[in-house]
Amino acid sequence: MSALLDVADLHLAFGGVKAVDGLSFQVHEAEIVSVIGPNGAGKTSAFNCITGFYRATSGAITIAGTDVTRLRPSAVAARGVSRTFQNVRLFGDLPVLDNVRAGTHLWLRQNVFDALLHTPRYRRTEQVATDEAHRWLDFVGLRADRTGPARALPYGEQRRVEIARALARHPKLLLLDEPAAGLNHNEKLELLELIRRIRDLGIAIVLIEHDMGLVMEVSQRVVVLNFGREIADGSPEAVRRDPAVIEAYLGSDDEPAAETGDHEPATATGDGERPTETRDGERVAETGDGEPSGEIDREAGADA
Ligand SMILES: Nc1ncnc2c1ncn2[C@@H]1O[C@H](COP(=O)(O)OP(=O)(O)OP(=O)(O)O)[C@@H](O)[C@H]1O
Repeated sequence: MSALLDVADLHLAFGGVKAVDGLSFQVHEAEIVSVIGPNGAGKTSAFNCITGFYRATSGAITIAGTDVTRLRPSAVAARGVSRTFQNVRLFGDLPVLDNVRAGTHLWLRQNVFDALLHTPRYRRTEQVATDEAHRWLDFVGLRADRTGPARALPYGEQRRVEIARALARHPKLLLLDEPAAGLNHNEKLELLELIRRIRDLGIAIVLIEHDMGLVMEVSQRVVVLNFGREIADGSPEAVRRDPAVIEAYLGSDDEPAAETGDHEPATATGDGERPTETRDGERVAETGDGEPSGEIDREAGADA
């Protein structure tokens, strides 16, 4: 089966920093693949190259056989790639519903004259956009009010809205950048189930995630990065036992992870963690010590 996403020998440098250093991996239709690695390993940089936010230094990115390496984000999106961000990016002052309606504009063609004259065609497409937005908000299980401003929603609900907006674009491939960051235990379990339901729609998912419980439970394959390089690509079980992966997370005797600055070990499931500011000003979950546990603690139950 030919790949939906083909990343081939991707390189991205910021001056002397090799953020992505020869990354190659493939994702097939309706597959769930996680990209993991210590902080600063190059995961978000790779996402930014795939979605056209960054221009790769070299290498090729193909979506369903089309080379998108040099395309702008809007052109990549038009080829069926949707994403969410590490720090939720909604239009905070706009109503929740309008945030998701915005996702439909990629495929719902509207003519400026129809909009100005409020023609029947314009009213029809507006209704389609509204119906679609409700459909995806139902799908992600949004419980909160849809008419109020997005910024008024609790953090976990904002994350759902962002996923609903990405789905409203009708993607073939959905990239989720740390979707569990800042979620409590129950929200993480709901996210796990949501990711599977999205896959069941035939959509392929690539997930950047520090929560190893979630990664190990939901992924069919796991790609591991360290210092921009791919050090493993395999089943969750194989990756968890891979000595190179264990070393990347825990550090060797010579170079303990605790002493490697940016490259902190990723955390196992930490309930109730909420985003904090990082060096980039991005909101990410706080990381704690500990090797990938590979289990979501279903017994822990209670929200923090
Ligand atoms: N815009 C930028 N300008 C300069 N350096 C950058 C930029 N974006 C990322 N980097 C550097 O590239 C490397 C990879 O960063 P990236 O954010 O892709 O890692 P990551 O694996 O997503 O990390 P995290 O898990 O902390 O989000 C880091 O050394 C980072 O400091």
